[in-house]
Amino acid sequence: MSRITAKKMRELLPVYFIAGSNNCKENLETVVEQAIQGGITLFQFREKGNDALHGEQRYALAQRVQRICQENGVPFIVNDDIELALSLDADGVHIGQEDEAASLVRERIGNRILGVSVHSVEEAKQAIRDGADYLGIGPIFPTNSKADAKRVQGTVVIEEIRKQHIAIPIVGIGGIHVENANQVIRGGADGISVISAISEAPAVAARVRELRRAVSHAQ
Ligand SMILES: C=C1C=NC(C(F)(F)F)=NC1=N
Ligand SMILES: [Mg+2]
Repeated sequence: MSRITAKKMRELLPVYFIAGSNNCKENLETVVEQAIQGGITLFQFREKGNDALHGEQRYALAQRVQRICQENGVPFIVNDDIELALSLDADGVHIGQEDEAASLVRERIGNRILGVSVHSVEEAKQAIRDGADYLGIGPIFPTNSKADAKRVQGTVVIEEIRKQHIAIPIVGIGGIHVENANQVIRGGADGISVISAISEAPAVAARVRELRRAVSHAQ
């Protein structure tokens, strides 16, 4: 299988749901099923933080959620944990600047999808050289979902990357919800990634449909 094209990657980014068991009041499988009904375009399994699962329980949960994604044609991305991604034959991985070097991860995962978090134009250029298929840029707005989030940056970095005619698929992250999603797309992102806007919604599928509409109206 060859590397995903930028066009296909861009089509996966409009509403990118990221979650682990500790982001959900009820069980993660139910929330993912409902989010898929609402039309998420990509899912990232991000099981981290003080009450995250480990070992066999972690593997079993990831496997169950991966199956739900596979049954519905939604690619399954694993955050940080390359071993877990490879053992599940996940569709891809997402890594941050503090994780293993992107160039090494690219070697280990072959042609699977590689997403990299970046916070500057320089980091973006390096991630592209290392073989990233998409960039996660933020936090765009203040966020409660990531304890060690970097300084809130709005869309300035995304805008600067586009000003330099860098066309790599980009997803914004950090405090994004229905009301501010349009700013992220107008700033030059191809999609939004969200945790609590979906995982804490009273009606998950309806909220995803609202997010899909907000993104498509801004494009
Ligand atoms: C810290 C993160 C930043 N960006 C992304 C994504 F949205 F996937 F690009 N995922 C993360 N886990
Ligand atoms: Mg990380």
